[in-house]
Amino acid sequence: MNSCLEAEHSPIFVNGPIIVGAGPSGLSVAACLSNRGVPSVILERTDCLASLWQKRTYDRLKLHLPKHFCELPLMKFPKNFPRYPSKQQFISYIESYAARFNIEPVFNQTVEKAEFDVVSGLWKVKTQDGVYTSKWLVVATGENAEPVVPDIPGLKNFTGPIVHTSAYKCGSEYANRKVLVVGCGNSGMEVCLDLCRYNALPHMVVRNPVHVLPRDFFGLSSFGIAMTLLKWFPLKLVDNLLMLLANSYLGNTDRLGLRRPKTGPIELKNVTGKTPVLDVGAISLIQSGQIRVTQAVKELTKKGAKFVDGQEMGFESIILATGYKSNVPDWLKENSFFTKEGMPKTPFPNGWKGENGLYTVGFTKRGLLGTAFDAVKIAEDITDQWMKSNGPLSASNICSSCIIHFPFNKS
Ligand SMILES: Cc1cc2nc3c(=O)[nH]c(=O)nc-3n(C[C@H](O)[C@H](O)[C@H](O)COP(=O)(O)OP(=O)(O)OC[C@H]3O[C@@H](n4cnc5c(N)ncnc54)[C@H](O)[C@@H]3O)c2cc1C
Ligand SMILES: NC(=O)C1=CN([C@@H]2O[C@H](COP(=O)(O)OP(=O)(O)OC[C@H]3O[C@@H](n4cnc5c(N)ncnc54)[C@H](OP(=O)(O)O)[C@@H]3O)[C@@H](O)[C@H]2O)C=CC1
Ligand SMILES: O=C(O)C(=O)Cc1c[nH]c2ccccc12
Repeated sequence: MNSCLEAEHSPIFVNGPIIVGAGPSGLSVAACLSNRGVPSVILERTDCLASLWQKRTYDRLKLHLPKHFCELPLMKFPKNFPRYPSKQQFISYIESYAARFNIEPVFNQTVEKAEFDVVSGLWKVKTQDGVYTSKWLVVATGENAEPVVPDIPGLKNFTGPIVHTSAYKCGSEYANRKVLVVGCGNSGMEVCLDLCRYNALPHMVVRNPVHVLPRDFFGLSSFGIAMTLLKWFPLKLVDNLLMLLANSYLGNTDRLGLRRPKTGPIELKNVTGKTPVLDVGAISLIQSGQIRVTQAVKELTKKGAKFVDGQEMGFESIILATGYKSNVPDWLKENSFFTKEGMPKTPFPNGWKGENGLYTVGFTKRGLLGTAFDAVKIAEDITDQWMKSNGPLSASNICSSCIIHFPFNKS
């Protein structure tokens, strides 16, 4: 981490990119740059690395793709980690990763505004404590920066607790309670599964078609099978095969109220970003009636919900498993590269680079695999430019102690 401090409370010039966000994406870019001798500064709104994983996920979470698909660039997972590392194992990997590449983000810095100044040719990045400037800005705030809280009619009338999955840790406080879980993506399914482990009575709202694949087929991951088949066969064929395997393994999920979309699971993921559910046990609990599937909610009432099929049911708690959104439009003053939803307009694999030194990492809708792809490209690109302005010897000449000093680092 290197920067030249001009004066306290005047802008801090960063001799390398400013990276916003210390999640897996921001850390990957910093690591790839550090590996090439290029300094960077990460600004992170929370007080920890990978805050999504540390603060906003439930206890029983595991990676749902095999670990080799979730590796960050330049460092493998430890050999003794299981195929699907737990959340704690993933966090410890992230901490070792940052330590290995000497990455020390500036914590408790929420980026409130970032804009390109045409006159100086620099990005001005404002946090609550001051302004940082650099030729390069790397947006690494993630696709899951903020919870989506839908405007369900009557939401305010419901008198029981309502939490988003980002605030759900475990089902211990829900024992014997009737819980409405709104949403049936991976979060909704896994929270229902967790609720059952704590003897709660989850009812899961399914309003649209959804793909469910078993996470594993006879010891092989569905994702791994799909990736291997895609090397030889066209996408549609692979998708059809996956659905055939899924139906033979899980039975007909239509009968459980889980209709399949017409587009296949991998094509749908590629085109819309909608992740198929990778089942780790919820389907069998739906089959046994421990998780009930409901239709879409028409409106919430004081003590429960009315559904579009006319049914009405009482609930003691509601859990919103309604997904996440990007927060880029809230702070990045730029209107050509990002959509109004805060995603790059250019689709994968070309969405990592914008104009005037703007980069984005981790907005590919392809999980950590996408992050690794972006990070390598961004680091190569910035290194080429940085070398031109700093000279080929600069990388080996950097003396970190003479450049680092942040007046607003509260960590
Ligand atoms: C529950 C869950 C499970 C998942 N499991 C998998 C999986 O198994 N495999 C997989 O490949 N992907 C998975 N994903 C996808 C997930 O997006 C990646 O795992 C990964 O966390 C993305 O990293 P990121 O750095 O892009 O974003 P994040 O991890 O969200 O990190 C972004 C960072 O930016 C910070 N930030 C945001 N706004 C600001 C701001 N204005 N100023 C300063 N800092 C800011 C945040 O605090 C955060 O620390 C999962 C996602 C969720 C929600
Ligand atoms: N490693 C792991 O095991 C896990 C990974 N993840 C990942 O995290 C990311 C986010 O997943 P998740 O949190 O499940 O979010 P998703 O965006 O995948 O799913 C959101 C769900 O909420 C539903 N929904 C949204 N708004 C409403 C509404 N107004 N009324 C009813 N339903 C609504 C959606 O239904 P509709 O389709 O009808 O819009 C959908 O079923 C994904 O990439 C996922 O793969 C999540 C959990 C575990
Ligand atoms: O967990 C996620 O959000 C991911 O995006 C991981 C992922 C990338 N490509 C996929 C295809 C099918 C299922 C999960 C993923």
